[in-house]
Amino acid sequence: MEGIHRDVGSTTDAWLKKHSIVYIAATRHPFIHAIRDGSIDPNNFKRWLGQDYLFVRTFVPFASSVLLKAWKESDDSSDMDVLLGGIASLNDEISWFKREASKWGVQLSSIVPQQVNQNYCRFLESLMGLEVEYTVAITALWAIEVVYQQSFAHCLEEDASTPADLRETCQRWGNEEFGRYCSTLRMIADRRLMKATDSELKKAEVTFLCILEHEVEFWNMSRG
Ligand SMILES: Cc1ncc(CO)c(N)n1
Repeated sequence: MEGIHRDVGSTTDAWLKKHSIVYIAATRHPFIHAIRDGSIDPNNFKRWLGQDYLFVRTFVPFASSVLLKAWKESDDSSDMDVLLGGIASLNDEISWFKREASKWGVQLSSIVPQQVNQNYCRFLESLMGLEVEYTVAITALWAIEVVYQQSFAHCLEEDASTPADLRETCQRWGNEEFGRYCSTLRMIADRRLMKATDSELKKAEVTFLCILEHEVEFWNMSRG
């Protein structure tokens, strides 16, 4: 009975339903299943590690560009604090990649970005442009983070058989604090999307879909 009086869901809610096939492809990829069931080839994990390090080096300026847009365009000054917190964690993340790489014998200085990674980084670069609205950029940031959060949290569920040496990686993105950060980004995105023009809304949805597709390609690349 209560159902008929329920509020209509948020924009991101509607998109996740509408694009559930590609969302599941991005968050339940065979690469993630292989981590979760312990069947992953260490060479594939090492390939992902090296490529993701390079990706994060482009993701830092992207996240900074979203912070800049928040400062200029946001109607809520607390957005900037949320984004600054995210950027601060990226500092730890870069250090973690360096430690993890040396643990696995991956030489970060000699990693060559693969085509798929280059395409994704070029897309991120296009989102850094001043003409890209804050609403579109924050939606993209949420999408990028939530894919990793959902993917790696899946590897930490009770029935998962994630190998001990991969648990720390899964914890990085699968932990509860990161989950809360993603929920906050989603709330900011939804708040902005609610006030967005039709044109902005369309751009944000297309961007959301592009991110999901790039994420699927990134996992495909990592699997070799
Ligand atoms: C490819 C990719 N997507 C998302 C994240 C999350 O930060 C990441 N590190 N790498």
